[in-house]
Amino acid sequence: MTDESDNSPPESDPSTTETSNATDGSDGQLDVGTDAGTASGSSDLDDVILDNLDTGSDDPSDEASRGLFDDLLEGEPIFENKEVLRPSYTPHKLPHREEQINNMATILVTALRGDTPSNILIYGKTGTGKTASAKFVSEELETTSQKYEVPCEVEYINCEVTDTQYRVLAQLANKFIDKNVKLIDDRIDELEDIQTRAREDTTALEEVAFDSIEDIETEIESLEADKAEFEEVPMTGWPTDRVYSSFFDAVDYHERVVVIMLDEIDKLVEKSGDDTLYNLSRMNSELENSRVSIMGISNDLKFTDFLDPRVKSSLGEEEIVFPPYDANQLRDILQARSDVAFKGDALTEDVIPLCAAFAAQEHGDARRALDLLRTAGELAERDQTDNVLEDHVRQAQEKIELDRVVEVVRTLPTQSKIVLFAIILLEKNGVHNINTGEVFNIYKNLCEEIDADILTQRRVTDLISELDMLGIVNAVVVSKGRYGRTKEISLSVPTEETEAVLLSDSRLGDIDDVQPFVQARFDN
Ligand SMILES: Nc1ncnc2c1ncn2[C@@H]1O[C@H](COP(=O)(O)OP(=O)(O)OP(=O)(O)O)[C@@H](O)[C@H]1O
Repeated sequence: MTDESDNSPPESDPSTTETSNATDGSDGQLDVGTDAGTASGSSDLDDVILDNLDTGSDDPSDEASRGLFDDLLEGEPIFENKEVLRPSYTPHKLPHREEQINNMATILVTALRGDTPSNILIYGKTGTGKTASAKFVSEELETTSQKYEVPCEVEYINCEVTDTQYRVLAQLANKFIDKNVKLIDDRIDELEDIQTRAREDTTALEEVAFDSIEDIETEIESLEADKAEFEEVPMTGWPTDRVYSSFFDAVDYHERVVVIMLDEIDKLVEKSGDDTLYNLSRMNSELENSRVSIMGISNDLKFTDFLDPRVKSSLGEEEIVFPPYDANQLRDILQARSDVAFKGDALTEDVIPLCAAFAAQEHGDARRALDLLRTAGELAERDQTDNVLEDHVRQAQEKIELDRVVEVVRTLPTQSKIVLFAIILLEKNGVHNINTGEVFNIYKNLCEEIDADILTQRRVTDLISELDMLGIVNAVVVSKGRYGRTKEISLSVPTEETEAVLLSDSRLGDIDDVQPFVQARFDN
């Protein structure tokens, strides 16, 4: 999860301010206290406004609102171009990914020779540059294909958003329909132009393989008919077969090699099985004009266990692994971005190494490293200092961590929230080494209070393990000798903030007095 809040002051744009004020000038407010405005006509309006701003206004509310932003605008901003630190920015250079990029290019170059490239499966942990590298290679591929006039297209689909077979096929169908319609329109324009010229001078027909103006007319009619056949696929409602055949016809309309990039492919399989991949991977045997190749991207290789063996072997014809970055590599990545993102000497010496070290500890995640650097810059900006300091990085690390916790807790299912709330209540009442029985007792009472289903103790134990895996609690199994084994549970996240997030859930928020529930642990 990323903090997307943008706290930087807006770039001041005097021209806009002045123009908008200038138009308002006639309402009298801006002219107060200056004669110049009325005396010297419109050419002097700029002066009038500036004078006026300098003199200030008598209206106290005006003062207050101006102060709010003036304070923030004061001092030199730290950032030169903050956008380059955002996840949406695609860098032109990807240090330490040369090998993976070359591997992809070696496989995809086949497309530029008009043949079908092998399917590629790319995997690696989050933030290891998979999407950025794949997009970079795709752009290069398309540019080169235009240069050599070999029709080759890449379509990108984010399967976290587009997660059903229907949606994937519909999105692809519509993209290719749009492209075909554009191609047809261009061709018709071209033919009509030749037609017009040929009416005056028949030698214009030599430019095309048509013998007469009538032949051109027939071709235009046929193209118009093709165009009319392309019907946009609605986002719901058609049988999947129909959507598939729309996509099939659209993609096969003319000769081309198509690379379909399925980012977060594991989400698609998880949500709707492997039908889409099965259909896509068997298309080539039926396509007449075009060829399709799949590039799947995932940070979880386990999803291939759920694939039909045929799909699995077809999809994984080529596999490219993106290993996590180490601290030195992250430093290089951050350095390259910060040169563009920050003003000259805004970063103190330790900032980049510290961001890199924190992110390397995490799991070599470049996204996290960039988030840290951006957030540290924003915090420094908020402090109105000229430099980003080591301390800003530490604060940024805490802020990001807290944001992550809040997001994870906020999106937990209600049952897990109740279990977590029970653990928090115990901790807040000074219980250490909490065991599952104690959690279960309070959980049961809480469920009764808010009228929720009560799960078995076994299920509650599973939910505790899930919270453990999410890093929200720490559950260690301890042996109690002849009394067997039990789990000792403690909270791994800040109590107050987590409790606040839980209570913002309307169901849990209804509980007024929690004390009686804590007493219930003694009923164990
Ligand atoms: N080698 C690199 N050089 C510069 N920036 C990089 C590099 N690797 C990753 N990044 C940046 O890190 C961020 C995350 O990268 P990207 O989205 O490609 O990761 P990913 O492996 O696809 O992660 P996920 O699996 O979570 O989608 C992006 O902002 C990207 O620009």
